[in-house]
Amino acid sequence: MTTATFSSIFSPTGCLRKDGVSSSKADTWNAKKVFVKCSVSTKTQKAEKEVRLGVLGASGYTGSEIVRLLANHPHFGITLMTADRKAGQSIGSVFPHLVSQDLPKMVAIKDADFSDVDAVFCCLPHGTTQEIIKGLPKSLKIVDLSADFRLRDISEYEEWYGQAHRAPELQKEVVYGLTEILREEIKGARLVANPGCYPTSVQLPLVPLIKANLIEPKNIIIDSKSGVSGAGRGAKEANLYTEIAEGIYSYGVTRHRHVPEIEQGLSDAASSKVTVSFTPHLMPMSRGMQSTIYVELAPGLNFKDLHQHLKLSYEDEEFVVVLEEGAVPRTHNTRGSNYCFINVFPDRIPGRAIIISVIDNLVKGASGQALQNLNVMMGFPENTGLLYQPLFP
Ligand SMILES: NC(=O)C1=CN([C@@H]2O[C@H](COP(=O)(O)OP(=O)(O)OC[C@H]3O[C@@H](n4cnc5c(N)ncnc54)[C@H](OP(=O)(O)O)[C@@H]3O)[C@@H](O)[C@H]2O)C=CC1
Ligand SMILES: CC(=O)N[C@@H](CCC(=O)OP(=O)(O)O)C(=O)O
Repeated sequence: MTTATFSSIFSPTGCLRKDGVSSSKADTWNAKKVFVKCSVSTKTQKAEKEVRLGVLGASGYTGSEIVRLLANHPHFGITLMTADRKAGQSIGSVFPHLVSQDLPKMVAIKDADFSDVDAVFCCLPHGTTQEIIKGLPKSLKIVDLSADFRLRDISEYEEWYGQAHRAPELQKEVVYGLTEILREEIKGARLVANPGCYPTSVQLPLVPLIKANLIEPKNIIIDSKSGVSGAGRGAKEANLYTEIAEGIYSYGVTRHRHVPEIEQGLSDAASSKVTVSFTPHLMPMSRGMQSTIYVELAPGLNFKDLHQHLKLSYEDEEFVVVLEEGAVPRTHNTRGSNYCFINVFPDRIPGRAIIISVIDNLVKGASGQALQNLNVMMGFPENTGLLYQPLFP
């Protein structure tokens, strides 16, 4: 067992703090003053960690990303992992990059024992997750990464996902997990629906602007691009190297299932129905996401008003970074991290602005935000285990 000792204030591990719970960038600054020496094992020892976690769907891309991120979490240890086709295998055999993680073998969900688990990350395909979560012990805190609980209106779920909602009672207690916007609600939640990657990249810039009436909530045009890991690890013809490399393609044109999720969040912000034009594209990159958003300014405003408002809105946030004027957000600059980089540009057409938002779809768009939410639900500093800097080049 290799053990690393950190005493530096720059420790990425979120070492134990003396001063209780907090949640934003301000907390990081405070935390710097109070970091104490701590030991972090490079192999997970559940006995050392206070919170025992289950990762359902650990053999998928978001599940394995949770495992990667948790390696540096001082309070969360994994006691249960599930897989479907890969049940019975170790994480290192399915994901050789995680071979140093000393974790239990993955089991089928039907064989899972939750008696040693306090909280669960549910990283399963949508459509399967409502039934599974319905069957879990009520004592568990749950962050669901699928789309199964994101839409409050169950008839809307049926319309966009093509099947009736299977856990309408549970839906009533769900909190939508866009951490920076709904932190207070997430604190008291038992079941959090983690946002989709596209909706995260879109709502983070737009919600504060709509709430402050700085943009017209109509005529919003969203052009989004995703890395291929957004489609999961399952083999699909459309995701073969030969289909993806050296080209891009639009999909879900006019009717992608993230439209109602985006519109739900923006309508909440506007307190009236907002509709958007949204087209996602698949890019020849393994991870990363960019949303380029075209908006109409409220009368008399220019792009600097939007920039300044976003700066102020997120100045205390750890993970949402509004860049200096003119700097272009790039997917390369958030890769492997929980950051969302945003900037606003003037359009040539008077009265319009262009917003660019980038995230790593697997981190802020999925597993990183899920961990951020569980930190909040469990009362730990929100950035715990999440201060990985972006991987560049
Ligand atoms: N990829 C992304 O960027 C994002 C994904 N999401 C959502 O997160 C969820 C997981 O996505 P992702 O990790 O990419 O998907 P993957 O396809 O990579 O992984 C799916 C996981 O679920 C397991 N699984 C599949 N079918 C079943 C079943 N019927 N019963 C039990 N387990 C099953 C798989 O097991 P096995 O491999 O053994 O078959 C695997 O562990 C999805 O709902 C997705 O939409 C959300 C945001 C972003
Ligand atoms: C590239 C790609 O296929 N992306 C997925 C979205 C991934 C994600 O955030 O979605 P959910 O959690 O809502 O499934 C898609 O377009 O369906």
